[in-house]
Amino acid sequence: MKVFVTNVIPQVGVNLLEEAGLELTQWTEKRKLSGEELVAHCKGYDAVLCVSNQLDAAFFEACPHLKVVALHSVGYDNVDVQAATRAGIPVGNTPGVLSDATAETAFLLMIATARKAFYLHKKILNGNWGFTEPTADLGISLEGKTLGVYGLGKIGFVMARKCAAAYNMKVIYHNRHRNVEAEDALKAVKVSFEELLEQSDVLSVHTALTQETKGMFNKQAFGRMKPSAIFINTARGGIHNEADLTEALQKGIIWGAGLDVTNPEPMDKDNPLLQMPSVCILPHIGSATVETRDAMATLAARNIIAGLRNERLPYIVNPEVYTHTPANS
Ligand SMILES: NC(=O)c1ccc[n+]([C@@H]2O[C@H](COP(=O)([O-])OP(=O)(O)OC[C@H]3O[C@@H](n4cnc5c(N)ncnc54)[C@H](O)[C@@H]3O)[C@@H](O)[C@H]2O)c1
Ligand SMILES: O=C(O)[C@H](O)CO
Repeated sequence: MKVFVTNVIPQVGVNLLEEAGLELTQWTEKRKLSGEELVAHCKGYDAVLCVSNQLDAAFFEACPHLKVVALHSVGYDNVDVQAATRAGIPVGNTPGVLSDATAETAFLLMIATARKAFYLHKKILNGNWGFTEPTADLGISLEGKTLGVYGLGKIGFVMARKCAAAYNMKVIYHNRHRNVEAEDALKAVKVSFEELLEQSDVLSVHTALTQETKGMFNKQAFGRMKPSAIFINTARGGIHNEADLTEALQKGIIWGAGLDVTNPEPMDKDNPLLQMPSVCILPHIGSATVETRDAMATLAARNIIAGLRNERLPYIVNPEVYTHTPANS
């Protein structure tokens, strides 16, 4: 059986696939395959392991022969899940193993933003150490402040735990469902979306990007936040409106922002957000630690191996595929 891998993945994943007797081709060029190229490459393969390729209905219609698609990510907003199910293809992802690393990224963006760290680093690089006076380059203290989590799932929980432990922060959250574990362990309080906006000193986004969450953080939402608030997004850039965020920061409607995700990615190097003192931006590296990427490659390989053995994927995005009768069958 043959597996096409759209990027270079950690060796541990390669080893697992090869030990299972699978023949592997990795795409090693430092550019993303176009949709058409991906379809062309998948011909003659039984499975594909993808990083962040757009897998739309056209892809699944063109590749009904695939026995499994494994994502090297937990997020699957890049996948037309219904089209995969219609084609009878199970899709797997990598939940849980990246929660610590991604929450760590949100935490680092929160502190870096609160203390204007990226901007000050840039100033030093530009030969502008500055004159140290008591009113220069002031940040915001985090001790005892209120963290608002939008989407208190696996990553949101770890972020809340870190903030409560490190800074004694009060945790409020807005979620589709109550998170009883967070309420018990962290005394987290579930609030409405409006209350989350109005009460958070730091508002950290941890939902999936869906039709419901797309553009949730827009002019109206930023307008309800505190002028001293910090907005953190390590989930997906599509959840905030970038023009509205830029305007909110320029007009002092909110104080700062830390982003690991932007819209589009990559962000244009001339984007005004990159020049703002209380903005810190990273190039979507939320899960990028050696340990985490190894664990993600392991889960993705396990999904591929299970799929090619006609077993249920251990980490499945579309479990309904097992009860659905594909068209033309
Ligand atoms: N920056 C990165 O590199 C990186 C890494 C990992 C994950 N992510 C993103 O983080 C997201 C969250 O990952 P997770 O593992 O914590 O997922 P999760 O499913 O455990 O948590 C998401 C939470 O959001 C809630 N939610 C969903 N829709 C909602 C809505 N409309 N309103 C309120 N709450 C809603 C869910 O109920 C759930 O509790 C992923 O979908 C992915 O997009 C980014
Ligand atoms: O969803 C994820 O796992 C990360 O954003 C990587 O794409």
